Amino acid sequence: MVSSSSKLVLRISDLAYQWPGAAKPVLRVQDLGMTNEERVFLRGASGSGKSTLLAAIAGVVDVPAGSIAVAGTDVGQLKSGARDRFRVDHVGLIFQMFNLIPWQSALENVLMPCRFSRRRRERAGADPKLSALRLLDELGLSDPTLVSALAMSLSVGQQQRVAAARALIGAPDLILADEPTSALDEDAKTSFLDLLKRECASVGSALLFVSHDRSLEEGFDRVLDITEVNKV
Ligand SMILES: Nc1ncnc2c1ncn2[C@@H]1O[C@H](COP(=O)(O)OP(=O)(O)OP(=O)(O)O)[C@@H](O)[C@H]1O
Repeated sequence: MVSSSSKLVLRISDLAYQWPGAAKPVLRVQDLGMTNEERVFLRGASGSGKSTLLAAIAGVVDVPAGSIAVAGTDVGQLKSGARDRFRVDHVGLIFQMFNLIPWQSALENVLMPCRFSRRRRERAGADPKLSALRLLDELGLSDPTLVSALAMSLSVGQQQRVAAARALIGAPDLILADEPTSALDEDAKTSFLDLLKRECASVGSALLFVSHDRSLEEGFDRVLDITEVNKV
């Protein structure tokens, strides 16, 4: 139900996707919507298409059939340069491959969206660096040595948290998170998830969080099994 203060951030209609060379489609999603007020947990078996769905929403793969509207824009209609700009303006990604820039520091990586997107910079507060440091601190990375360390010198769990801070900075409309807690210990997992949900709620970013780990479902506004939405 869309309340008067909520806005539709994601609307997928009649999406079909088949990997090049595959014998059959991996995704058939007739209708999926999310508002800015929703933190959604998407679960499903390995190989069921969860990561492919996130890649399609992020515009990382080309979707020939159907439409994926993010913040009212059909990402499939954008040419590649415009799609990249749109993504950095409106979407925060925490993917399995974190895509951090290895030779830049943790802090520089977090600030990256603000360098490429005026919208993210303007939404990151008067001093984006302070916002970046606050996010890193809340994610347990307050040690100045870690903040200034090159991304490639960080542990996988630390890199996951840097990727989360980078996704959150500048309040994008939609955050896509693909198994973002896989390298974290139990305590770090809980505080990471709490922060992610709290930050998204406070700035009004929708969160689509993908995981097999059903112990993480609690506290999400909606839990979806991929088989409810993917009718291949
Ligand atoms: N780059 C790719 N090229 C070709 N096929 C792919 C590619 N990525 C995924 N697939 C195929 O698409 C199907 C769905 O994979 P996907 O990674 O989306 O599943 P998943 O639900 O995210 O799995 P997991 O939970 O194991 O990460 C699989 O059969 C996989 O082999």
